[in-house]
Amino acid sequence: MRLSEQDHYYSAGVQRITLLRALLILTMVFAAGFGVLNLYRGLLILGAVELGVAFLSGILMLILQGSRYPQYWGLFYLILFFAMLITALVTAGNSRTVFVWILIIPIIAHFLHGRQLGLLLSLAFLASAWAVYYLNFLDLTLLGFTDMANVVASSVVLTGLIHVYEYSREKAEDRLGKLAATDSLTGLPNRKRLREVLDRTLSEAERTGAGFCLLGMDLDHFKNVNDQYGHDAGDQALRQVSDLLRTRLRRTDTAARWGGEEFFVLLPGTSSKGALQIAEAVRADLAETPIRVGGERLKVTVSIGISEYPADGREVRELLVCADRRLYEAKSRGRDLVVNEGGPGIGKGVTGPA
Ligand SMILES: Nc1nc2c(ncn2[C@@H]2O[C@H](COP(=O)(O)OP(=O)(O)OP(=O)(O)O)[C@@H](O)[C@H]2O)c(=O)[nH]1
Repeated sequence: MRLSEQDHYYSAGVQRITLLRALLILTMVFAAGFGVLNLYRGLLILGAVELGVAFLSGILMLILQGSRYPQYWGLFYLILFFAMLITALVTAGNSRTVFVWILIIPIIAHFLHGRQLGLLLSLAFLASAWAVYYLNFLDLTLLGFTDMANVVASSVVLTGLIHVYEYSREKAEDRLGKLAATDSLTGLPNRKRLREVLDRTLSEAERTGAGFCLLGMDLDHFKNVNDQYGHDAGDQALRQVSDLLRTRLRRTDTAARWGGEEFFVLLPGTSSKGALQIAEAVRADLAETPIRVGGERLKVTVSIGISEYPADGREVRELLVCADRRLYEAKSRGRDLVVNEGGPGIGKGVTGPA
């Protein structure tokens, strides 16, 4: 799963909001300080702009609390900060060293907006700042050109470094996200990930009216495998069952390890009849394919319970409980079975070895 730019904003959201808050506090303090100083120096427009930015930063702090669109406020802050720096740069009689503040822009842009938008914003702001610097300060001497080259080169190097840093940070975040959603033994999605996929599938089903099914699966007498052949053999069997699920199912299906020797499979857009066929195929496949552990060939079977949205429930919990209940019905009816309808008429939804 590749995270989108929007996902990145929200996955790093708390960190970014904290950073934005810190920036707003620093801006309030320094802009107010420079504002007073510049009013005192007689630079009335610049002083007023700085005091205005300090004031707006305070307002932004309040707006940010509970805002659903922190990324837009981050962008607004960046524009405000940049406008203040450009005003300082074009103010006659001000020092050209104001440009050092412009160098903070790529850092803030990348931290607040991620790699792609951060780079775009950085280049747009820097290009405008270079133009302002060129028009205001360039004198046609070798020293003047060296100054200009320093301004451009330092901002390009800084932008490049922060961009590479943000790229590797996003990669690491992706990797961590995948690890946190994956069962380490089998490589299948874990319980946490399945719940997320189920929530999303349920929301889509409510919107589109498409049904889906859930298979609850538990390996039979798995304790015996561990007891007779050892825990490593048990692990190997779990991996092979996972491989079988991966090869058997469609790309749009999600097979997840729920824990221990229990798995759940989500079959989107599948009717109860279709789910019964898939479950029966998985059951038969496993029963007919001995699992190789060392030199041994073990026969492992599975019991499966099926629940269907919306017939068996409209909530994730109801569907999980229903599939689990039917799975234990399959266990109590002798194992190596699929059950898709419980209650008094159990017989009609049960499939198993011929
Ligand atoms: N090797 C291995 N064994 C596991 C793992 N997780 C759970 N188990 C074992 O799975 C077994 C589950 O045993 P039980 O819950 O008694 O169920 P069972 O023997 O499969 O019997 P039924 O479910 O009634 O058919 C226990 O021996 C657990 O130690 C794992 O990650 N690796």
